[in-house]
This record gives sequence, C-alpha cells and structure tokens, in this order.
Amino acid sequence: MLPFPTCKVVSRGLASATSSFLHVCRNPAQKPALASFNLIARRGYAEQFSRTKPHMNIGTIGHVDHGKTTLTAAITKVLSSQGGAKFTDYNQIDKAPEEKARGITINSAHVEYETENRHYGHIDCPGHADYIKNMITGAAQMDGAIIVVSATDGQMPQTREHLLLARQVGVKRLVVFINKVDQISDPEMLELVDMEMRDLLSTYNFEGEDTPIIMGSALAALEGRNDDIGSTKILELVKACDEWLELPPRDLEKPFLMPVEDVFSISGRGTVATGRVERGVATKGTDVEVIGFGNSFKTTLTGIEMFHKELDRAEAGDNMGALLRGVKREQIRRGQVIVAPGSMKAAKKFLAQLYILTKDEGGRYTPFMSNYRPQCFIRTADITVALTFPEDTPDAAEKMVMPGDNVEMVCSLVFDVALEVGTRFTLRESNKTIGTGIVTKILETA
Ligand SMILES: Nc1nc2c(ncn2[C@@H]2O[C@H](COP(=O)(O)OP(=O)(O)OP(=O)(O)O)[C@@H](O)[C@H]2O)c(=O)[nH]1
Ligand SMILES: [Mg+2]
Repeated sequence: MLPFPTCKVVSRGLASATSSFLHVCRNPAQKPALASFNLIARRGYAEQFSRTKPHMNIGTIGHVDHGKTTLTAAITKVLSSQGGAKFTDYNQIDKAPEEKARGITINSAHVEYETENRHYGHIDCPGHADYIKNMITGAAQMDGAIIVVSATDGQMPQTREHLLLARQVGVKRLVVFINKVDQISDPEMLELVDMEMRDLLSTYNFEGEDTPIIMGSALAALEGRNDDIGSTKILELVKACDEWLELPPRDLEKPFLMPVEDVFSISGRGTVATGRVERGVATKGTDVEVIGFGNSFKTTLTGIEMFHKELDRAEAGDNMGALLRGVKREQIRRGQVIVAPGSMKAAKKFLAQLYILTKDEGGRYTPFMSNYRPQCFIRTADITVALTFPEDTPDAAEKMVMPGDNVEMVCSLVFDVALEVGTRFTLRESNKTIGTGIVTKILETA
C-alpha cells in the first residue's frame, strides 16, 4: 500500500443534475469524451496537507534509469524533514499500482509534498511506455515537469522524446535535474551536459537560456549523505520549481465552454441544450456562440437551469440546461459546443499525437495504414476521421502503425468541430477504443 491514496479516475456522472426543463436521467457511461482525465490528480490527495496553498501537478520525466524514481523518493525524504512531505521510499514508488484509464493501463505512482508556497501532486511512471500514454491521455495531467538527465550519459533518446511530448501536450516550463553527479569528477563534463540541455530545450521551444538547471545526486539525498550534492540540491530543485514553474489558470478563469449532450424543445420556452460545463462561467443574458457541424452561430443565453432551479450563473463542473434565444431544435445537436464568443473555432483538419492501444489493452490486433478511418470522439461529438501521415513522411504509402505505437498523424474529420491545441480525443472502431490522441496543431479551420 502506498502511504497516500493514489489518484483514481474520477467519473463525472451526468445523471445527478438534470435541468427542470426536462426530467431525464443521463447515463454517464454514454459519454465517451476524455474530459474526465483532466480531473484526475487534482483530487484524491491525502488530507494532511494544507489545502489553502495553490496546487500544482508536476512529475519526473526523462530517459530510462536516469534516476526519476530515486529523485521522487529523495524529494519526499528531504521535504519530510521539514514537515512538507511524508517520506515515500523508492520501493513504494516503483511498486506503482495499475490504473486503468479508459482501457489503457498506466502504471504510475503519485506522491505529494508541499513547500512554503505550494502544494504539489507529483507523478512518477515506472516505464517509458507509461510516460507516453500518460502524456497523451493526460491520465495525470502535468502542469510542469522535472526532466531528469544522468550526468554520466547526457541526453538520450527518451530525454528528447519526453521533451517533445511535454511540449505537445502543453507543458509550458520545465526544470532540469542533472543527476548522478557523484559519478563525475570532471567539471567540464557537467558543463557540457548543461549546454546540451539548454540547446535541446530551445530546440523544443522551451526557454533554454533561462530554465533552471540543478546538478546533484538523487541517490546521495535519498541515502542522507554528501549534503552538498544531496539534500542541498533537492532544496534548490524544489525552490526552482516554486519560482520557475507557473501555476496553470484555473478552469474557472478560462473562457466558457459547454459541450452539448442533448437538446430539448420545451413548449412555451424554446430550445434547451444540456451538458456539463467544461470550463469558465456563464451568466444569464450573455452572448454565446454555438460551434461545430458546419453550423456555427451566435445567440443569447436567456436561461440557466440546474437541479430543477433557475439560476443566474453556471460554472465549470456544473450540469446545466441552457435556454437559447431564437434557436430552433434542429439548429443545434449533440457534439456542438456552446462557448464564450470568439474563444474557439471549429476545425476539420488537424495534426495530433496518437497512442494506439495494444491488443492487451483492448485495442486492435493488427496494424493500420494511411487513410485508416475510425470514429473520433471529441467531447460529445462522434465523427468519422481519416488518419494520414504528415506530408514529409518518407514511404508514407507503405508505412504501418502498430498497436502500441505513439505516432503523429494528420486527422481529417468529415464534419468540423470545436478544437484547439491541447484538445484530447479517443479513437474507436466497432465500439472499442483503439487509440487516444491530443491535438498538436490546427491545419484547417471550418
Ligand atoms: N550513482 C548514482 N546512482 C543513482 C543516482 N540516482 C539514481 N541512481 C541509480 O540509478 C538507477 C536508476 O534509478 P531509477 O531512479 O530507478 O531511475 P528511473 O529513471 O526511475 O528508471 P526507470 O523508471 O526505469 O526509467 C538505480 O540503480 C539508482 O540507484 C545518483 O545520484 N547517483
Ligand atoms: Mg522509475
């Protein structure tokens, strides 16, 4: 057992709060969108830490064996001496429980700790494949990350792959920990690793020049020796996280977005769209925009209902019924979104980073080739998508995608839907999930 409750996939039931416009009960299992992943890791941590400090999700990433788990354990050890963490030993972290996130098994361990200013949730995955899946599915979202590089090896293929993915999934800033300095006697060697890392960060559009790089030994810190490269460096690292990693905007601060689950026509009142507010706040009487399916238009939110009551305001997390002025039932459908005007566009074609499930994860048994057409579930939308390789891919016609692959592909939708960089979705075929993805670039708006 881990000393902390591990993160659970929090199901977001839709049944609890239907509008009084209607008296229906929705089945949460009907909702195939990936939104629920975003909730994980923001909840479920132990109670012993202060909830008043701002919370941030981070994690260790980097090449195999470079010391991610040792560093995670070392952080909890060093901070535990200040009362900011409960020490979680290496073996407890590496014995990560299996978590099933939408059919994808991700082994990951979660620890938590706090500094003077912040409360951190921290994820460490035992294997490379788990990092990939975690980043693409967002099973435990990272707002920032610590990239661990062994001083003995310098940057390696997975250092680069994790950096690229961190960039793709919207991690804005990282802190670098150059580990295993106890094994290096030549200071020039360390300088070289430092320089290479700054270059690499810049290559992937991170702020290479200004990113804090801390050099130390996670093992020394964990074993409580050589404080100058051990505990002192861990404290420096944590301080760098506090100062350099930026808190993400809270859902409430983002522009309003509600995916349409269902549409009803209420006699004497008009058309009501129901759904769960994904982000932002809506107030009665404000202008909104309905987007997607070749039919985007502006209207006014003339009524908000929740829990059988009329309200003036709905916010992220609420299940609401939205009464829309002058809109006919046929004008709006499941899969569209209602958003703050101008905050989002509909798109038909985009680039995405995909993870294709293995057959053991319930995915395909066989590879697929360019122009494969599964169903794409984006929030409440369910649309056929054609997957092709980016133009500059060599031998694209013969290229195959194997179950278990992590691949970047061009996605062309049959209809346009509201999309932005960072939107997550699942790919399904004959009622089973075969992949999951995240939008990395919009190629064609509607
Ligand atoms: N000498 C030395 N060894 C270290 C240090 N940090 C970690 N190690 C060793 O490096 C090996 C790998 O460490 P882990 O923490 O398991 O590495 P990891 O990055 O979590 O590995 P994966 O999860 O398998 O990718 C272990 O044998 C650690 O004891 C260090 O500062 N100095
Ligand atoms: Mg590990």
